[in-house]
Amino acid sequence: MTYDNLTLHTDKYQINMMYAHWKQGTGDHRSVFDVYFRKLPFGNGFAVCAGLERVVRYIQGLSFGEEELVFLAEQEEAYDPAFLEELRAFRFSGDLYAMPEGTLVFPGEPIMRIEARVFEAHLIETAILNFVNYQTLIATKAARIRGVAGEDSLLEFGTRRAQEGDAAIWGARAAYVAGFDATSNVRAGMLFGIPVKGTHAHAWVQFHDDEQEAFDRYADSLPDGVTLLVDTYDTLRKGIPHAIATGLALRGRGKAMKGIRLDSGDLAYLSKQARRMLDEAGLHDVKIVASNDLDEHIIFNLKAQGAAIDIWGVGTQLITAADHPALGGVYKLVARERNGTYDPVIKISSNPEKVTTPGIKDVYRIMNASTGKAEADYIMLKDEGAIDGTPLRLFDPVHPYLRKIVDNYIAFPLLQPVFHDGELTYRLPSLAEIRTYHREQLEQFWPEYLRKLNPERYPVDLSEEVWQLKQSLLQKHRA
Ligand SMILES: Nc1ncnc2c1ncn2[C@@H]1O[C@H](COP(=O)(O)OP(=O)(O)OP(=O)(O)O)[C@@H](O)[C@H]1O
Ligand SMILES: O=P(O)(O)OC[C@H]1O[C@H](OP(=O)(O)OP(=O)(O)O)[C@H](O)[C@@H]1O
Ligand SMILES: O=C(O)c1cccnc1
Repeated sequence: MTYDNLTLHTDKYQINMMYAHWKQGTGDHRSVFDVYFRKLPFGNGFAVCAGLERVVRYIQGLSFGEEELVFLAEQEEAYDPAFLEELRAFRFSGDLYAMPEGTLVFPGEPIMRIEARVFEAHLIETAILNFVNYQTLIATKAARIRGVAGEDSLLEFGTRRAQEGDAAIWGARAAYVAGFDATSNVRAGMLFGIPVKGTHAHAWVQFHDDEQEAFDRYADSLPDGVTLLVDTYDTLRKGIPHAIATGLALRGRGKAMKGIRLDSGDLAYLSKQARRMLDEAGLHDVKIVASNDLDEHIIFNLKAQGAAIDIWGVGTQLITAADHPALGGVYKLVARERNGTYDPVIKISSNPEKVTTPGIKDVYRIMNASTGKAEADYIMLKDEGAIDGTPLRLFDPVHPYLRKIVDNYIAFPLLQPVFHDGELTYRLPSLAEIRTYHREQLEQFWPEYLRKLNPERYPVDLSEEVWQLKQSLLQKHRA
């Protein structure tokens, strides 16, 4: 069995729709799908777009091999063998537009747009949502943690508690995109070039009869700069004094202990005591690492309590997005080809936020030219052409009475061409570039949108044309 072919990483209904299109002779009709989410996770004011690199590699790797075709042939649908032969020749030949990873994104705006034969566009929905929803969710959680940690170091420790292996790896990457400094996962380090860091487990201390001996042996074995875990027996009376003894002995030999790690108890109290004890011993450079079910709320509280913590190890709460475990991103048909032209289509719902926005659309970030800050995101039809600098009338599609005119602005297109006719035309940026871009993105927003608690809602507005199109399709379907 091969585990690395992701072509069947899709829901069966996609294959069945592909089959029905094949039977009906409609598979070649082009279709346009938008990827977007409706609700921000964690009560945050923004999300951090992530997942594009994974999507690109997935699309490039699409191929129905013998194993996939034999498996499909065994299904209860009894697919026509000629359909399976069509799948054997499958490759993605469409266009993909996407927001770069690290972009701040908001509800209701397309973060990807797929223009492809409907036959192809169906296959890739499930995997794209799977990758983008998870990675965007974890990057957003990581951004919240970075937002409270200030300049402190953040280590991603989540692998053992992640929802299986891929989540650990891609979650580590998403956390790094949004400002974590390192991961404990060695494979994530190898695959993506993320710095890898580690201390040691309680088992190292438990394995020895004596904590002091455990610390000394660990420090002897590893090169300069160990971090010792001090809470196995009694943090203040044993762990820290033993670590100090190891640190002083190392210093006598020209080496240095880099840190101690606290993993239980009152982290504010213990860190302050630890700092005092280390300083009294002259070990001013030794850093204090804390872990134990940390998240942005606890880190924020610990900092408010004056905790003397320099480095935060964050696992479970980050990698599982424990307080908001799924992002509800969707993949919706917005236009379909008929007789060589595109018809916009809509999906109606009694909930106005769930009515889709029809048509082939671009998204612009409208930046105030004098402040350099983002004013709103503006969604317009591709057919409207580029924004020309004339005053823009912005209004909220769900609350249309919220209107304003902007004139002195610069408009940045957010959706970048990634695939054209199935060929990759986009240079995937390095992780370092993505991190820098993400930091620059944060600087473009007023703090009101970035705060962790009850942030202001950032406007995502529709052009007059998009709005009119939506209204006309609503009316058509009501009639
Ligand atoms: N001063 C503090 N203020 C707020 N939260 C804290 C403080 N110190 C620790 N915490 C958090 O409180 C929780 C304590 O959990 P718990 O009681 O299970 O741990 P513990 O007492 O350290 O015991 P264990 O040995 O089982 O880890 C953790 O999430 C920890 O990060
Ligand atoms: O608390 P998290 O944010 O999830 O961070 C990861 C946790 O994983 C380890 O504990 P574990 O009990 O698994 O191993 P240990 O024996 O090394 O403490 C580590 O000590 C952290 O407490
Ligand atoms: O290196 C560490 O201290 C570490 C790694 C994984 C999980 N918990 C802690």
